[in-house]
Amino acid sequence: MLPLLISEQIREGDAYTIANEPISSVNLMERASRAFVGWFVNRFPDKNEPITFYCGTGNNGGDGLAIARILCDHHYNKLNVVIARFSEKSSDDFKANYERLKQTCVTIKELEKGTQIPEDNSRVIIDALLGSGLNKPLAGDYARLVNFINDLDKTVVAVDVPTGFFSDGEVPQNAIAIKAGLVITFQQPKINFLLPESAPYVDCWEAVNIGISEKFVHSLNSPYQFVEEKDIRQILKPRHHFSNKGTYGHVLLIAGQEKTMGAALLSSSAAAHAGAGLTTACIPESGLTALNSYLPEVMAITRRENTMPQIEWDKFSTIAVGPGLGKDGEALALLKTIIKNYKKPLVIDADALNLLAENKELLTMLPAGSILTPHMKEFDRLFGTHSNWWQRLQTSIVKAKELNLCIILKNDYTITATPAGKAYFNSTGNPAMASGGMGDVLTGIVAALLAQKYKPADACIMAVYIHGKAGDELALPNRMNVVLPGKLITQLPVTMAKLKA
Ligand SMILES: NC(=O)C1=CN([C@@H]2O[C@H](COP(=O)(O)OP(=O)(O)OC[C@H]3O[C@@H](n4cnc5c(N)ncnc54)[C@H](OP(=O)(O)O)[C@@H]3O)[C@@H](O)[C@H]2O)[C@@H](O)CC1
Ligand SMILES: Nc1ncnc2c1ncn2[C@@H]1O[C@H](COP(=O)(O)OP(=O)(O)O)[C@@H](O)[C@H]1O
Ligand SMILES: [K+]
Repeated sequence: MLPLLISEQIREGDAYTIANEPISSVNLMERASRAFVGWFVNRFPDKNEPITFYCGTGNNGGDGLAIARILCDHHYNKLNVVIARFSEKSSDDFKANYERLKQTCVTIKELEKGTQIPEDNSRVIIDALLGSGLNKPLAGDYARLVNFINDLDKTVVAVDVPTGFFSDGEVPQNAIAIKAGLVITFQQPKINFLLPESAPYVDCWEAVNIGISEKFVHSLNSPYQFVEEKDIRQILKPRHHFSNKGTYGHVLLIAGQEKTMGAALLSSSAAAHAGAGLTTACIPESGLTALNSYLPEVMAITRRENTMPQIEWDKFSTIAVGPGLGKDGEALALLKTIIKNYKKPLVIDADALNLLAENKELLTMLPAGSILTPHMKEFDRLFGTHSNWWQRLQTSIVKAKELNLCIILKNDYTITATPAGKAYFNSTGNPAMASGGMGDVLTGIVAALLAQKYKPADACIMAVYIHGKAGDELALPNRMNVVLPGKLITQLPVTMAKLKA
């Protein structure tokens, strides 16, 4: 896991590395700038392309000056640097890099407070005005310059953070900040890059390692973690010789109504494809033919109007409830019966979440370690409206702890909040997956992994990763616009095998 730090901790990490590696602060800046250039030259190989650097006078500006010098060493020959002298102060490492840059043939212009911004005919802009030192919204000269740069409508590459964009905490609505096509960020993605408020400012980002002390970073025990492929490879268990269907658990999916049988079919199919030894679907009687023809592997318990289905609770390793279930009185009675009779962790999705939202007392009665899988709207119905995602992130951590549940808050970079007070950001998935029924598939995968005896938090983190990875394997190489849930399901065994290879 890659721990994600807030800007104050990032500063501490820089300071610790400088003191204990040890490395001088100007050399750490040099290392960061070289890491930036390593990425930049691959993306922008044309050395004749005019590039303008806008540099502040703090350390982010110091990076900009160092990057300009290093690119000059690489024979980029149309480099212009504009220094925004909006503050009386300048950092020592800025000053050192300013002196070094003056020794090169890079053109340097100074932009004083209140003066006219010079015309810019470059093709690419490097934003090195402000970075993680941002401590208030932009105003005055900074706001004017940032608006000017955004209006140029050029390709902007931001150093570390787009100027004016807060790395963590609540992002003010309509904040004035650089709209970057690419952010090359140091050491870790900033937490707000992973939340939807970043969309106007961060088109894509790349994190480059600058050698901040891993020991120190881990010692901070950050609640925010970024899940990487190596983490999943470590948790995923192989299927052993001499194992049988009993080894991999029995999932029961309680889902579907006559007109939403698809949700039941998709979640059951996903459970079977994600490796549950046995899968049973509890569906309305009218859906039996559909189930038998679409999924001969899956067994059925049928539901009749005004009759509670007979369920042998002990038979099932896990139960998932909700996809397409509806919210009528019968669905509520069924949910209450499940909560009363089943003592192992439940997976609760879709309509079952909405029923919980309308009957909040049930939330506190769920078996410990149960898993909720809300999208944003379901989340707000459960826990109250939120005006931004930073708040939603905090609530997910608080509620997961308080209720002793895992909460999968679905999104791009889906967040899993756990009772241990952690929030895990997923790193797979893509917009081709924004298609009805995709959440039902996730529910089936989570249930299958719980049935295979993964701990609830691990089952969530893995399911979300595998779900997104299967979507990536289908959509990305073929540049597919949409991946249908049924297609994604058949990719699951392939994805899981690759992760085990
Ligand atoms: N530390 C290291 O070793 C390394 C650091 N690195 C680089 O340093 C960057 C962080 O640098 P930084 O701390 O100097 O802050 P930076 O973002 O340049 O801002 C400068 C000053 O601007 C001010 N300011 C803030 N908000 C403002 C506003 N709205 N309007 C106007 N002014 C505002 C504020 O000053 P204050 O207001 O507190 O006096 C702030 O201190 C980081 O992103 C990375 O690029 C890398 O090289 C790796 C090694
Ligand atoms: N842009 C995206 N990037 C990554 N994952 C996405 C994206 N859009 C949707 N998904 C994933 O697809 C699923 C959609 O779930 P949900 O909204 O519950 O769908 P449904 O109710 O139709 O089944 C979630 O797991 C979500 O993370
Ligand atoms: K910047």
